[in-house]
Amino acid sequence: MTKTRVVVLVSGRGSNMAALIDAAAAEPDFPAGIVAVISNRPGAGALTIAERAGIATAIVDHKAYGSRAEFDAALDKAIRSFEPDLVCLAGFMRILTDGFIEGWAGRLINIHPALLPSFKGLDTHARALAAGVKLHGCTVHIVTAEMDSGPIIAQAAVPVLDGDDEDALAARVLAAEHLLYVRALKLWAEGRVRVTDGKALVDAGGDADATALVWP
Ligand SMILES: Nc1nc2c(c(=O)[nH]1)N[C@@H](CN(C=O)c1ccc(C(=O)N[C@@H](CCC(=O)O)C(=O)O)cc1)CN2
Ligand SMILES: NCC(=O)N[C@@H]1O[C@H](COP(=O)([O-])[O-])[C@@H](O)[C@H]1O
Repeated sequence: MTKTRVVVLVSGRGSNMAALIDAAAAEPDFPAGIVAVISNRPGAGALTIAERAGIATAIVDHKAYGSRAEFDAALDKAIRSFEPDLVCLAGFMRILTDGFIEGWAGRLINIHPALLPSFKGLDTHARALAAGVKLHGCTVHIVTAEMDSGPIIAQAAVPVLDGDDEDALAARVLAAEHLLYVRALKLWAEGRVRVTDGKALVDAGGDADATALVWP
């Protein structure tokens, strides 16, 4: 079986990246392999995790470039050097240019810590608490030029509990993210995700909770 070659883009601690690395390493039949991790921040903890797992790493420091377009061009070149089939954003905190995204149309996915289309952008947990929602969660979606608006592959709902602060809610959502991203990557790598008319059609293959994982 030819595995889907995946490059993961990171900016920080890398727990979602680690979940993907661990799943690919733990399951011999997992349909994807992480071939490289690239960070826009030199000190990202994710780089240490990837190196310890024996995975190639690279740094493309956004501060070293005069414009977003120049950074994106350097990032694109670094990604293509690893010849991936798919690029996974995992806590990657840079807005990507339209030109970059056009070059990876349908092959660039992201995990967002909210139930899109609610709470696009940053600080999602604080905003969810401020809004008084009782259900929060996370989404894996295809990345498009419009921020956090691409076709949704999978979502996990997470309850907001009485007394939750931002850290407690973020931790509960993060645990669901780790499960959801592995499921979504498996669905994509197995060819079960098809984008039509701006929507992702997902064949869950009888695994009813594959795309609608509700956190107990
Ligand atoms: N064109 C797109 N680029 C990115 C998308 C997307 O959907 N379309 N998803 C984001 C991920 N993301 C939320 O999920 C996100 C990341 C970063 C930002 C942001 O405002 N970044 C700032 C810098 C922040 C920092 O360095 O700490 C910026 O780029 O100026 C918003 C949303 C990834 N990119
Ligand atoms: N808008 C993008 C965004 O906020 N992404 C979020 O950053 C965190 C990274 O954690 P990690 O580095 O431990 O995976 C994750 O919660 C991810 O959903």
